[in-house]
Amino acid sequence: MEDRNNLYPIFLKVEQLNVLIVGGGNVALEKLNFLLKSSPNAKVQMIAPFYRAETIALATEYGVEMLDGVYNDLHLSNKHIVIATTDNVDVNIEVYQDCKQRNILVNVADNPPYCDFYMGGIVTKGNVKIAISTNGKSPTTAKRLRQSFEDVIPDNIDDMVKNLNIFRKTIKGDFEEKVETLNEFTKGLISKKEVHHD
Ligand SMILES: C[C@@]1(CC(=O)O)c2cc3[nH]c(cc4nc(cc5[nH]c(cc(n2)[C@H]1CCC(=O)O)[C@@](C)(CC(=O)O)[C@@H]5CCC(=O)O)C(CC(=O)O)=C4CCC(=O)O)c(CCC(=O)O)c3CC(=O)O
Ligand SMILES: NC(=O)C1=CN([C@@H]2O[C@H](COP(=O)(O)OP(=O)(O)OC[C@H]3O[C@@H](n4cnc5c(N)ncnc54)[C@H](O)[C@@H]3O)[C@@H](O)[C@H]2O)C=CC1
Repeated sequence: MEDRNNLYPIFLKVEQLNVLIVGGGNVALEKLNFLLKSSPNAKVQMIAPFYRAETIALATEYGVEMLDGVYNDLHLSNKHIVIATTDNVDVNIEVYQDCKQRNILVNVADNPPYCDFYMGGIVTKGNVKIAISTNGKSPTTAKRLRQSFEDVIPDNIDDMVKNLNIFRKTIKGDFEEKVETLNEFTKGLISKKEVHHD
């Protein structure tokens, strides 16, 4: 059978979840950077014996707590999501196993089999957000797609969201009638060449 991405994307309210990043080097910086770019309000803690200068600068700017020391399972207390980025494979796998034991979602950044979830390429335009994954096959493709969507999605897409949000509150009728009205009202937005029924 042909390859197919069966991952299920969800949009997490990371301001009400506790995220731990184990490690403070290049990979930690990359993951923190994209997390904060999408979700500046994310609640993040880090644990590492050594932090790179750029990591310290970014973490400080966003109020990310940087604990000093080596990882142990006490650091998992109260955590919902953990990202392991150390340069020590055994430590990363230990983090993975500790998380599995506690049903905490875990991502070992450079080791796909040890990931419950992947970080994606992310485009944000106002209230609109698009997340991109290549099923872990090519992060560079995810990055390039992210860049091209950032270019082609108009900045004023959020105007449509806001206007339709106001409009949907004014529509009378039951749920089915509302769906019908909104679909009728917006059908000109999609290409005339293709006929969609939804
Ligand atoms: C599986 C996954 C797990 C995870 O980390 O969550 C993973 C794993 C690995 N990344 C590797 C390398 C690179 N990663 C990037 C960039 C990004 N990587 C991201 C996600 C993911 N990376 C998850 C899958 C996502 C999906 O499903 O598509 C992005 C989208 C989001 C983010 O990082 O937050 C972010 C772009 C953000 C943006 O720009 O928008 C670049 C490109 C660059 O930096 O220019 C390179 C170098 C080039 C290359 O290899 O492609 C390696 C090889 C390491 C080695 O060779 O040693 C592995 C390990 C492996 O594949 O075995
Ligand atoms: N640099 C890169 O862009 C990429 C690196 N990798 C791999 O990812 C791993 C990490 O790479 P980098 O981030 O560049 O390394 P790095 O040397 O910049 O950072 C490693 C971090 O892990 C921390 N650490 C080590 N042992 C720890 C422990 N017991 N508990 C908590 N923190 C601990 C260190 O203090 C440091 O902050 C390496 O194995 C590397 O081969 C994979 C893909 C890309």
